[in-house]
Amino acid sequence: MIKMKNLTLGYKKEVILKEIDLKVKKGEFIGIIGPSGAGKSTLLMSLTGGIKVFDGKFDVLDYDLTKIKKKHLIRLREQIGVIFQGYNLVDRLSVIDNVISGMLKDIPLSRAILKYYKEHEIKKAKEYMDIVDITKHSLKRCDELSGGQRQRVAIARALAAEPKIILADEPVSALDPKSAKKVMEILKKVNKTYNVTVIANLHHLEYAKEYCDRIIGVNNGTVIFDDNSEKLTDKTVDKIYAAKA
Ligand SMILES: Nc1ncnc2c1ncn2[C@@H]1O[C@H](COP(=O)(O)OP(=O)(O)OP(=O)(O)O)[C@@H](O)[C@H]1O
Repeated sequence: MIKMKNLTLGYKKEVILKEIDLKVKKGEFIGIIGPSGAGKSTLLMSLTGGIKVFDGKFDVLDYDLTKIKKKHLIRLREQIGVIFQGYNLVDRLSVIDNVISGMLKDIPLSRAILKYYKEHEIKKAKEYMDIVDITKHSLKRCDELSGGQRQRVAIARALAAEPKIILADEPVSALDPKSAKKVMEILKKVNKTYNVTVIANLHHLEYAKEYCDRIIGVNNGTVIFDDNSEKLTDKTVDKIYAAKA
């Protein structure tokens, strides 16, 4: 569902990622690791078509990102859920309203404004709130929740759009270890339950090793490790986190 061949990417004239070869299959759970500035976010966000392609082949969900048109870019982005470190929820709205807002492409604006939701929409929202274990707070405003709870709402909202891919850009960096583990566990549960591909940038190597099936190690704009988590040795970790030469 994702194919990069000899792909070189960047911003304006600056090359950030060089000659990347990657293939991702449906249902994988991948952690991207590497030092600050290595290009992890650029790699992750390139999948939504926002990063300039200088060279190579780049297909995501059957769209060719080297020459994608605007209307196809909108369709592609509808199929990709994105979760950020800062949650990006509407704080003054309740948990359930935030989750249902993930379905907005299927709900007319007039109904959304009146918060007039149909039974099947509420049922779906309940299913997603259950999987992230936030149902008991469904009527609370999001600004009354802890960071970990908010991140779980953000996952439920992403799920509500029924994405094929979920991208998580440092989803647990702002959380204490207990909340971070719970969020990682939920991402894994979501990945397994819906067979949705999850790709997460992770600052904490331990979380990548514990929860992800596959790890991609990036250093200075190149992929220097790409394999099952258990194949990651201490020596490779040193190489991944080595400072720029
Ligand atoms: N919008 C942008 N325009 C120009 N350069 C950018 C932009 N965003 C990132 N960069 C540059 O791209 C390089 C890689 O940044 P990126 O954010 O992808 O790294 P990262 O590995 O995710 O780092 P961190 O772990 O600190 O978030 C950096 O040199 C950064 O300055």
